[in-house]
Amino acid sequence: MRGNNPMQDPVLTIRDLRVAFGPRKRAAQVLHGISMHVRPGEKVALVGESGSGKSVTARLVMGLLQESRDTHASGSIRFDGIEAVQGGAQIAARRGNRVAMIFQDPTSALNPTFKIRGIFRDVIRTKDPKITDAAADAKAEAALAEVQIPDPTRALDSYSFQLSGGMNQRVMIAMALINQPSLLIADEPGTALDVTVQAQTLKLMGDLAASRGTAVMLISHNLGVVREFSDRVYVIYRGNMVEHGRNDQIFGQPQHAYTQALLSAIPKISGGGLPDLPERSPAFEQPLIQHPGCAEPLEA
Ligand SMILES: Nc1ncnc2c1ncn2[C@@H]1O[C@H](COP(=O)(O)OP(=O)(O)OP(=O)(O)O)[C@@H](O)[C@H]1O
Repeated sequence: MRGNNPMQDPVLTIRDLRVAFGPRKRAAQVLHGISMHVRPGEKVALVGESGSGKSVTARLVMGLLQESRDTHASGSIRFDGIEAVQGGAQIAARRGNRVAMIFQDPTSALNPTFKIRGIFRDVIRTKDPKITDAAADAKAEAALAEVQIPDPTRALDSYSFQLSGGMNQRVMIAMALINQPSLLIADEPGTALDVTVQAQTLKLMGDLAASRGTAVMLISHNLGVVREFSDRVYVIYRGNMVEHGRNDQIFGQPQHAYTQALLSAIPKISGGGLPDLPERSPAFEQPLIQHPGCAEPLEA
């Protein structure tokens, strides 16, 4: 299922999100009023270079930063009809399993002191507290088979450090999707893996999410990855959303100087960084560009 129906209410709507970190008077502004939305079943990418504010956006959606006294957030994050810009853990609890997140380094995201079986049981019980061990294990095995783990029973009896990075990434995908979330946030998934394995796992994640109608918000600094994956793309630069549009628009007719610079860097597989960018370029400070064919307004 491709979630391109502009008539559907978004599952996630972010409006004018601002965040600063640090003691009040000396807080550093990291997000300067960003807006975006994700519709049911849609694959949306948030792309920008390191430090542009992608992970902060994702962590605010998950309610992971709001608890800190040094986080000052304003604007609106509506997920499944619940306002989440304030509230942190409380909000995360109310939302339960409807949003899941997978992280860049799967091996460190899985607790090394528990076998995969135990982690799966805990995750499944957040949605179904009364499920028996046997039923939870059967569910976990089926989920691991779906992500093409060759011997699911053996994987369940392993610790994360006994599995390869690629296997752990697939375990994470299976876990993230097992409770049927309406949104999966994937923060640079597989960046720690080699390029081929990363491409395969992303395709698997996209196909499984699509088959369940789960929307995906993919966070990446790599437009090459994003091109293969997403229906729509948001480009973030230093905490400002500078351009957004459908995949074909962003890759066919990028309007903003920063998007053009990111695109020109695609063939560079390693080495990092953009080519010869000025420290601050007037062209990069232009306001948001919204492609005409990309129907939905960013602001209320
Ligand atoms: N909890 C925090 N407290 C203070 N500053 C933070 C916090 N989290 C992130 N930042 C800062 O906010 C900025 C944006 O960070 P963020 O992790 O969102 O970048 P990113 O675009 O995801 O980059 P990367 O691709 O490297 O993960 C950075 O300057 C970072 O140092």
